[in-house]
Amino acid sequence: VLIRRRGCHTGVRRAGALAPAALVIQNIVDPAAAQCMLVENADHFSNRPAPPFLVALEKSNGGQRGDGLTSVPYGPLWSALRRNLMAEALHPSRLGHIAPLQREATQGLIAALGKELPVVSVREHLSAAVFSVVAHLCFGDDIDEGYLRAMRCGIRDIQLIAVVEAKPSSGSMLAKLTGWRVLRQLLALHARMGEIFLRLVAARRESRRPCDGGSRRPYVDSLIDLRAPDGDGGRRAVRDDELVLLVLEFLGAGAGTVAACLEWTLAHVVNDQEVQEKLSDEVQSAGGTVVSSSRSLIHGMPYLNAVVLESLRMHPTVPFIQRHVHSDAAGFLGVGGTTSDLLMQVSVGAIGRYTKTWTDPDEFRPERFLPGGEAEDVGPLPGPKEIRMMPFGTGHRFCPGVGLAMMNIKCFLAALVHEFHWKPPTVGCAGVDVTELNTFVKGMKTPLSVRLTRRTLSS
Ligand code: HEM
Repeated sequence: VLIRRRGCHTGVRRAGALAPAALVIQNIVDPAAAQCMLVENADHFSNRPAPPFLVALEKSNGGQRGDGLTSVPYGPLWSALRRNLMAEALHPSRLGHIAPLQREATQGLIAALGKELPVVSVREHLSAAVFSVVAHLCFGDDIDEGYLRAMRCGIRDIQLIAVVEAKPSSGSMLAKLTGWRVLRQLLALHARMGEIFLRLVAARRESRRPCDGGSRRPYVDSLIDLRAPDGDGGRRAVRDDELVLLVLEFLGAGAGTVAACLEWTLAHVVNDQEVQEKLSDEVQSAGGTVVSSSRSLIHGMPYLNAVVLESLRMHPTVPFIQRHVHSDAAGFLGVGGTTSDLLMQVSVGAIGRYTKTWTDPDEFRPERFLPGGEAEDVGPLPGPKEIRMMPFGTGHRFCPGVGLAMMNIKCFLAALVHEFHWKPPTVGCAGVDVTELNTFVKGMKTPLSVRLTRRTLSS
């Protein structure tokens, strides 16, 4: 298929209709094709398809559409919501002050792992620690432990069910019935989460302090104050249904992706003891206190950075990027017929392992990101001219959480490798299984189980 007006070859294939009047083009695996669409034609490729769950929510809301940042169409409301997120909760100057949150979460994580030595299943522990940081960024310092657990489990359940919901239906009666049940479960969970979020927001409204922990400003405070465009040239407050969706995606996108990336990275660190020792040496020479200074995480630890980038290249935890292209734009671009909307899906995973741009792409080799390596100039986001990897997407809708995500991954990873020696769970076992499973995020099929010993005792 050619995008004729722009002369770009997309290298995509048609996969048949997902829904009436929608032409599905899936699995774009060529980085040049992704660049052509998402960057060079970004204005046309900046909407995502609305998940069926949101459509059902709209119906149950009497036809009033509510959106989070991920689903809102590209336009003034998206712009206002995104600017608010990036200028407030995720602004680099504010992220510079999250060290106390990270330190507390890291200490809690190390203590929790320490209680289960020597063989530990790490997934739940990672998830709880990362969630705690993101939830405090969202709601401020005072969150009841019970609420934290309820939100984390509720969001995990929503993500598990959303995967079932997103699967194409065969159209049979049984499939329709299952789909309906899944949707009802999702709506019930969403309502339960909404209740908790709004209770916490109400508490915030009542006892607002200028900032928590110094210069942090909870995300919900910025949402309470935000005046978004109302579509008639005026401004309005963010409605409760929107607030719930925005909080849900902040917590969902901010925690699950990071915890999954940490699990992947630790798995490779277990399988490659040489990488682990280099990493541990770097952390050690930074004084082992990386958490207390986010600056050293960003600038002073090239090997840590390389390990995280290599992990994201191989296992981008958001495996696909989808775009819904309106039929008018499709006609303009010369893709498909003028009467069909398009659903395009870029395979982020395949781009990170594209054989024409990566040497031995299936090998975990952080050195490629170091000076002199084939990817020494590659970072978490693609530059404007070429895509080598895109774990955080690209174009107008690239991930606004990239800074926070990188910081959290590095902070936890450094602390964990500094504290423990990581080995496969059974003596003599060659390594852990790194088979992928595409769920809501791309996770490990076999949850990571490891044998841990404390470095201070073992060395
Ligand atoms: C390893 C961690 C993460 C990965 C791999 C990741 C990846 C992505 C990807 C691939 C997209 C879609 C980009 C596109 O369509 O071009 C995205 C969007 C988004 N992410 Fe992340 N993300 C991560 C962490 C975070 C964090 C920490 C937050 C915030 C707390 C966040 C919030 C969002 C939001 C709100 C969007 C939608 C942006 C928009 O539509 O304008 N993500 N992320």
